[in-house]
Amino acid sequence: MSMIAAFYGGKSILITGATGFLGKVLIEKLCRTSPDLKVIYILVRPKAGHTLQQRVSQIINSKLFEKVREVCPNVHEKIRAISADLNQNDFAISKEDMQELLSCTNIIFHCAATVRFDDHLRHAVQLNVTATQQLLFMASQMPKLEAFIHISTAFSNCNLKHIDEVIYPCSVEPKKIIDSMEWWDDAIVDEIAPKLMGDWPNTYTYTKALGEMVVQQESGNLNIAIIRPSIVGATWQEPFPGWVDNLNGPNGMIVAAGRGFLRAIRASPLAVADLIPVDTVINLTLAVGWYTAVHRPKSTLIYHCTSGNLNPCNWGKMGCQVLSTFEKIPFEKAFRRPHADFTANTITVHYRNAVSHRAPAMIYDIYLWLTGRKPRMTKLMNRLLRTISMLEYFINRSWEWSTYNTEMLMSELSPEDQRIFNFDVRQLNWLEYIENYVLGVKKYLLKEDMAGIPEAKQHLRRLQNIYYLFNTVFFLIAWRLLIARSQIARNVWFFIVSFCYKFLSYFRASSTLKA
Ligand SMILES: CCCCCCCCCCCCCCCCCCCCCCCC(=O)SCCNC(=O)CCNC(=O)[C@H](O)C(C)(C)COP(=O)(O)OP(=O)(O)OC[C@H]1O[C@@H](n2cnc3c(N)ncnc32)[C@H](O)[C@@H]1OP(=O)(O)O
Ligand SMILES: NC(=O)C1=CN([C@@H]2O[C@H](COP(=O)(O)OP(=O)(O)OC[C@H]3O[C@@H](n4cnc5c(N)ncnc54)[C@H](OP(=O)(O)O)[C@@H]3O)[C@@H](O)[C@H]2O)C=CC1
Repeated sequence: MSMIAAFYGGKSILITGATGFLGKVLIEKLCRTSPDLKVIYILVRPKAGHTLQQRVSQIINSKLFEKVREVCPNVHEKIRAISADLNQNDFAISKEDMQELLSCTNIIFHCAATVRFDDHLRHAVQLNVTATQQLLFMASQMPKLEAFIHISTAFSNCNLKHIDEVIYPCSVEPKKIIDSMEWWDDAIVDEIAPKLMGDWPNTYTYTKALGEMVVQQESGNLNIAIIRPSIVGATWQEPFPGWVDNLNGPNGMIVAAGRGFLRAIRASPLAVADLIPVDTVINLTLAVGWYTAVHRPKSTLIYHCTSGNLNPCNWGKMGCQVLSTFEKIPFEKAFRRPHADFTANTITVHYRNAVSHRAPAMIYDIYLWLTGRKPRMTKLMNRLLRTISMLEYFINRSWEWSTYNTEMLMSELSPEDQRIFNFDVRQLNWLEYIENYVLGVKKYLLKEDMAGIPEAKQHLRRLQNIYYLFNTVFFLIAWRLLIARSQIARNVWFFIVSFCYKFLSYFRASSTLKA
């Protein structure tokens, strides 16, 4: 019997960020492995015209929950959505709901965050710092609480090169920043943000670092642990390989490369691509929840959920595997045949952006305009280039994360738990994982049917022919213009033509002799 699965049986679990990428996989695994858990409270806000209940039903009825619906047919009853907005005071939770949460909750998994790199500092502080502080305050009033698990990011200290499983202080106290946000207007925040952030590359990583400090400072008597995943990718094994449902991180790049928009990206092929599958993160999270509640470590333990030091893979190897998977399983509606490479220096990057990204987009927009349609490719390309510029920081550097606590926890698990809650990334075969990842992007994110592959291949062959035709016409025009203007070009042209003529005459003469 799994000790971890048994531990969650009969428990009331509170999850924030349950509608997000990690949150969904967390609920899925919990319901599948501990169907006898009491209740999962999820803090959800109504969004995009969908009520709370519609949002929950959408999740439960999705492909991801297929197995759960078999193992736990009453999954609808297990999940209790509570209307909450983490940007509001007391999360705008009703008095009755608050009372129930305070009196019943046994475990908290705090996953909610803004993961946008370019969020306004005020908003990022509100969600990633102030909301964490408020949740800790709530937790301190929960008599039955056994563990509080905070999901941070391995990049919360990306200003360092070697990162241990400890909390590194930021220069300004988070409490001071929270207070200042009350009376600073947006203009002041904009002016002061770069100074506060120092060598953090964006508001996301900076506020996640502040969030960790808050956790440390407000931990009181709570049993707390922090998990720091690196770049979270599609599922590796569970509930099935390749599941992914958003465009964050590598996902958007895989889409852009597969559809032929992305031709070049500034990246160090030898830099470590510290990807970690989402199911690995969730297995570790559940194991940490159990360990923190049962073993009650004396201090707040931090767990790095990274792959780099145990099973490293670099961006070069990953990129090659992504591209070779497109050969077998191409995406539909490609703009160009997928082909991309990594560039290193700034001049090449500007050149490639102009020639390989902006120029084809402009040509296509002219074609759309001439055929009476609305040009859209330049806008899309600008958006892609902006996204790439935000990701570049993470694909041109390598970090070393120590994983003592994570390895210690692995050794504490029974063989059964090591199997059911596997977070040993050493067993991961990268080539197989990346292939499934690309396939998952096609099936679950782009919702493309596998039956469409022959048609997609046919489309790519057409694009290849258009490419050859375009290049030939372009070359001939350029050459004609050059000949008209340059004596050297004319001499070269004369030389080539006379050489071909002589070659043909020789060929004809020798075949006549043979005959
Ligand atoms: C040798 C051979 C080499 C071959 C090379 C082959 C290349 C093949 C690819 C290989 C993969 C390499 C990829 C490297 C990627 C590395 C990622 C590193 C990330 C480190 C993350 C740290 C981990 C974390 O802790 S946090 C989680 C990550 N968070 C994010 O990723 C958030 C990033 N996103 C943002 O900050 C914003 O969305 C932003 C700024 C990018 C865009 O903001 P904007 O306001 O412009 O747009 P949105 O309102 O968000 O969206 C508008 C629109 O665009 C769509 N969209 C959003 N993001 C993407 C995207 N990434 N790609 C494509 N499209 C995107 C979005 O859906 C909206 O569409 P609508 O139709 O308008 O709704
Ligand atoms: N994805 C990754 O690569 C990595 C993620 N992480 C961390 O993992 C955690 C989860 O990330 P991920 O699942 O990818 O993020 P998502 O963006 O997919 O999910 C964010 C979640 O937070 C919720 N949320 C945001 N704002 C509010 C609000 N005001 N009130 C209530 N809920 C809100 C969202 O709800 P809604 O659906 O309503 O928007 C959503 O459920 C985060 O803490 C992140 O920092 C760490 C490393 C890497």
